[in-house]
Amino acid sequence: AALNAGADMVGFVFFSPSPRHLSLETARTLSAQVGGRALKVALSVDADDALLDGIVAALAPDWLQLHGRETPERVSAIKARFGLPVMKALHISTRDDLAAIPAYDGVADRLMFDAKPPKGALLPGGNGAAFDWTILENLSLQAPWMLSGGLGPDNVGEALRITRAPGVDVSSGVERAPGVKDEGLIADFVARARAAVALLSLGSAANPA
Ligand SMILES: O=C(O)c1ccccc1N[C@@H]1O[C@H](COP(=O)(O)O)[C@@H](O)[C@H]1O
Repeated sequence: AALNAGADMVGFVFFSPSPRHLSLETARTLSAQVGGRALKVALSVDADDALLDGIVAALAPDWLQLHGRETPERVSAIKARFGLPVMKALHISTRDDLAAIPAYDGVADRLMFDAKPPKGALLPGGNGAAFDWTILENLSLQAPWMLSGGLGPDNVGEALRITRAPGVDVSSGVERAPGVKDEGLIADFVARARAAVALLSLGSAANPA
């Protein structure tokens, strides 16, 4: 569905507590369907080298998305080991959280800003939680970046208008139940993101994960 909708990137979740978690066999099968129509992104959370080895072998990802507490040193080590570009997710709730950015800017190939997980959440992302996008107004970074967290067809245009993010990522906002993607919502999300990009004369992209 994401490929048919024209997503630039498709995400594959490797985090066992998630309803979106994929086995390596399923990832291998899905990977073959992508056939170069989009970039494949492997999402992991504080994964060790052995798990990343398995993911890279099964999926042959174009990007690694690190959505845990990986330090800048760990990001560098993963980049060196796999020779793949790394996208590092950082959690934002208040302006104070922007202080974490400089240590990763120029280390990660791309940054992703996601909402802080709600209290008691089992997952560090994929919670459908948004944050105050005005925190990112006038952001100037070395690395390209993406916005995520609580996005969906109804608010992606507004999120792009406020943040002028070079890319957006969505997961639960295009689901009819946790882990169950909805083809119509995916198509709607990509169409609305692209319409906003065109209207605002922005450069890039939507990424249903
Ligand atoms: O989607 C998951 O299950 C997940 C698990 C662990 C870490 C991150 C996860 N998802 C990513 O979180 C953000 C925001 O998701 P949402 O749109 O608010 O549901 C996004 O990058 C997902 O790919």
